Amino acid sequence: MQLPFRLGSRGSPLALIQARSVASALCAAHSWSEDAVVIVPIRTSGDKNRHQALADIGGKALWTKELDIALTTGQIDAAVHSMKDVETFRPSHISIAAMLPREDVHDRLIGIPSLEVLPYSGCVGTASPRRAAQIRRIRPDIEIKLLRGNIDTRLEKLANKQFDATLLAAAGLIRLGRNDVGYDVPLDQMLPAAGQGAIGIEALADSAAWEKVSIIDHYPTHLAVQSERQLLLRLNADCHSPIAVFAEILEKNIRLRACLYTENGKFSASIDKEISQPSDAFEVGSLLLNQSPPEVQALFLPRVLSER
Ligand SMILES: NCc1[nH]cc(CCC(=O)O)c1CC(=O)O
Repeated sequence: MQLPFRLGSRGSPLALIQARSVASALCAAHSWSEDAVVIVPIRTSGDKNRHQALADIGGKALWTKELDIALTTGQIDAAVHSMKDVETFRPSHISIAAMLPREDVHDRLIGIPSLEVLPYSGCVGTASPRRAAQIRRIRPDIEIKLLRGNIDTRLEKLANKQFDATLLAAAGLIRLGRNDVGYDVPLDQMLPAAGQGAIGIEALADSAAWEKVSIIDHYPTHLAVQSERQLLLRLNADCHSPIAVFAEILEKNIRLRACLYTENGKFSASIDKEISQPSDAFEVGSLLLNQSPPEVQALFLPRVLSER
């Protein structure tokens, strides 16, 4: 492998900050000099279609395809991702080599301090079916409008009163130095998306680069996010499905909480179980699906794979 070590990243401000923290962790762990790692920004399909709902752009791998190609063709040695944006099914030659310690997993409400004090029939901007469903479950009167874009765009639209509130992951705000923005929504009202708050680094399986990156792996984060992703796998779900899941590492076990919703949040199912290893989350997914009301099953079952 040639030096410097080439770290692929999306080019957004948040992605570049995340890539820099991976670069620092690599340099520290290997006692490399600062210029031993270069960040290679790569524009992904998701970056090219800023104004459409993610679910409407169609096609998977919105945030990963171009980085996967760069990895496969040897343009980069490793790729940095927000784990939340990494699809459930990955190409078999690409493997997660490490995750950084997880940041705060909460969603932040911006524009108003809590869901309870939103004005009657108010309007919340989000592009996330998971956030929309969880809001509508608590406040069925609220109208959801499509809102994508970076923090500044969203704050501007809030200031113009196009929305009463929007939601963003606390992790992104904190990393961008905007910890002052918004109010944490409690986990019992809004459970995060699989992988939220976790940064993952992928490399070609069995490569020298994979070995080099694996040194910085934060094992508890890796275990938790793997558990969350196993549950998604069972349901063949992704970040465009109204599904919330959060794994918490306890002393002996992993506490796994998950919720499925219909798009309008009217019907839902939830589960809270302790498991001993990430692969057990697959079975928890089955349990959750079995105990879901028919309206929820109707949404998830057509996607579920009949066999594994
Ligand atoms: N889908 C976009 C995305 N992917 C990761 C984050 C935030 C950082 C993280 O969760 O690690 C965000 C923005 C958001 O949801 O507010």
